[in-house]
Parts: sequence; C-alpha cells; structure tokens
Amino acid sequence: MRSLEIDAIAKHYPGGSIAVEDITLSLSEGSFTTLLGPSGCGKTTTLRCLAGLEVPDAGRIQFGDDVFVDIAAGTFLAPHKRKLGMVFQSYALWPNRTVLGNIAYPLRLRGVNSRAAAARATEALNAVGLTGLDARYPHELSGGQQQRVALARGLVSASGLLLFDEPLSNLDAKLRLAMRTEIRRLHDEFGYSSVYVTHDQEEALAISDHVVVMNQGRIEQSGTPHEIFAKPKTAWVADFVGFDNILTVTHIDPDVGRVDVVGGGSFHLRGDMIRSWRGAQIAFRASDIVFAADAPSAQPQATFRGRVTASSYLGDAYRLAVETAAGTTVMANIPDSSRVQTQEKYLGEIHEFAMPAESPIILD
Ligand SMILES: Nc1ncnc2c1ncn2[C@@H]1O[C@H](COP(=O)(O)OP(=O)(O)OP(=O)(O)O)[C@@H](O)[C@H]1O
Repeated sequence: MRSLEIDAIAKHYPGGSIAVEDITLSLSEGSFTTLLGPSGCGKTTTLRCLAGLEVPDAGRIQFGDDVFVDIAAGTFLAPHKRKLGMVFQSYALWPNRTVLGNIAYPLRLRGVNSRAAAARATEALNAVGLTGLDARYPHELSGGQQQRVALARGLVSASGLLLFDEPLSNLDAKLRLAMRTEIRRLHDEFGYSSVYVTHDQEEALAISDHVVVMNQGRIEQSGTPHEIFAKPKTAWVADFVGFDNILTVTHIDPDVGRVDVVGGGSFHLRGDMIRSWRGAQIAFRASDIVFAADAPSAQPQATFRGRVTASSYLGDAYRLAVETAAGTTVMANIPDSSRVQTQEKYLGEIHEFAMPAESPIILD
C-alpha cells in the first residue's frame, strides 16, 4: 500500500510568521483528502511542502517507498522526482504549446519518447472530455477548457499522487459544480491518492473522503465530511461549518432535562441525552429551528422560549434574532412558505421555539 505519511511538518517564514506548525497526517492509498480552512491557515504551504516547492523546517514526508523529505536525515527529493501531478488555480499552461503539447510536456521532461507521450496525453485529453482539441492553443480555449487541460496534465504527470490547489476558484458556479464531479470521477477512475486545497466548505464536503480542517497552521479536526459537518469538536470548527449558535453552558440538570447557558437562557432537552454531557458549550444551527407549534410531535424536540428582537427576509425563511428571558440571543431561520414578504415579520413577538433533540451538540 502506498500511503502518504506526513510527520510533524513545520514551516516558519523569515520575520517570524508561522505558516505551518506540526502537521501530522496519514492518508491511505486511493483516498481523496481535502485541506480546508480560511485564508492564511497554511493549506497551500502544506501542499507546497508535499510538492517539493517548499522545504519544511522540520518533519518528514513519505509516499509509498519514496521519502520526499526528511529534515532530520537531511533528505530532500527534487519535485520532478516525486512524480506527482499538480493542478493549480491559475491553470499554469504554457501559452506557446498546443493542448497536446501542454499535457505531454511533463512526460517529455522525464524522458518519455514523443510517440508514447502523445499517446498518453491523448488518452488523458479524452478522459477530461476534450477529444479533438489537441491542436488548439490555450488562448483558443474557455477558462473551463483550460482547467480541463491542466487537469489532464496533472493526470498524466502523476504516478499515484495528485495535488490540487484551489483548482476551481476561477470558474463560475455552474462550471465549478460540473468540474468537481469530474475531478472526483477521474480520481476514482485512475485510482490515485489526491490532496485538495480549498477554503470552500461545500466543495470539501462534496468531493472528499477525508477533510482536514486547518486553523493558524495547525489541524483543528480531521474526519469524514459527515463528522466535520455534523459533529465538530471545537467551537472554532463549529463556527467554521455554520453552527450559528454557540453558547457557553453554565449548568446541566438531567433530572429535569435542562441546560442553562451564559446570559441565563435555558434549553429543554431529553434528560437521557444530556446525562453524560461533559462539555462546556452547546452549538446548533439556525436552520434547524422552527416554531414549537410547527415541530413534528412524534419527534423529540429541544425547546426554548424568547422574544424576536430582529427579523430579516431570506426568501424562503425569516432570519430572527431571538432573545431569551435573561438576554441570551439565539439566531433562528424560520421557514416561510407564504411567498409574501412582510417587513420585519414576527418582530416583538414571544414564541416557543423547537429543534430536533439531536440538533444541539456539546463542544469540548
Ligand atoms: N513566502 C512567504 N513568505 C512569508 N510568509 C508567507 C509566505 N508564504 C506564505 N506565508 C504566510 O504563511 C501563512 C500561510 O500561508 P498559506 O499560503 O499556506 O495559507 P493558505 O491557507 O493557503 O491561504 P490562501 O487560502 O489565502 O491561499 C500566511 O500567514 C502567509 O502570509
């Protein structure tokens, strides 16, 4: 098995700025892993260390039997010897080479003869759906087609490992959706391992088997898309994946099924669900909340009561700021099917709100 082992990689830039601090990951062969995080969190630096475009200050990276870098042992494998495919946001095509020339060039650099290189390039061109465009130049292609050429070049360059650095950011929304499906299909078809950098949460969840959430050069959490989306472990990850409400817990009373939060608000949950809770914060999504009167009666609900202090129209819902009796503010997106916009609907009203009992999670 050719797993990718990243062990305690660190990279500091002159001037003391820390790009990456102690990144350790083990990625199994054939997996599709996304490095996800906000701008400046160290995703690209990590990827560049994998590619050999950056030398880490510490740590070790090995893919299969190939040691890419081992700082302690003084080992560094040159980028072209790592035999990986890389697809960039900027496409990075050579303007004076044809489509086929662009795709075949990395193979030619490795000493593959021109006939064999052209045959493999044509195969990759067909795989990305650009059959017949081999003689065109990059300026004769749309942005989406250029990105496909870059993808085909990555596919022929790789012998097992593909790296992507925000490859879809320059495409429009519709093309982005089509291309991400295409990238995943090709990854599966070629049986490669892929490491994909993005700051787009939806893209990361849709395309990957494994998501690594990074913050300030460190790994905050890593897991399946579902684990990251539904079970964030820290308040930072919860906030990043869209839990609009993160409240600090002051007291849990399982006997009466009540969780008190800072500011004095109370949430009523089933006692058996909170008996073993040890966390310090409760988090839930605004989109999980409905008026208690509209909640399905067969399903256990977590409830709270409050006054609407702000209301804005979202099209299919109203986004409400709800203040509980003691001043805690909770955001709630209340579905609205009336199709008629009313200014500041529900403002000033007091309601009982509900969400499915499993919606609130407790954070470490
Ligand atoms: N060559 C450099 N010299 C100095 N600092 C750098 C250099 N490259 C990156 N950094 C810093 O390292 C940190 C991580 O940068 P990196 O490009 O890895 O982040 P990123 O998560 O990929 O961000 P983005 O999504 O904006 O590309 C940032 O604070 C950045 O300013």
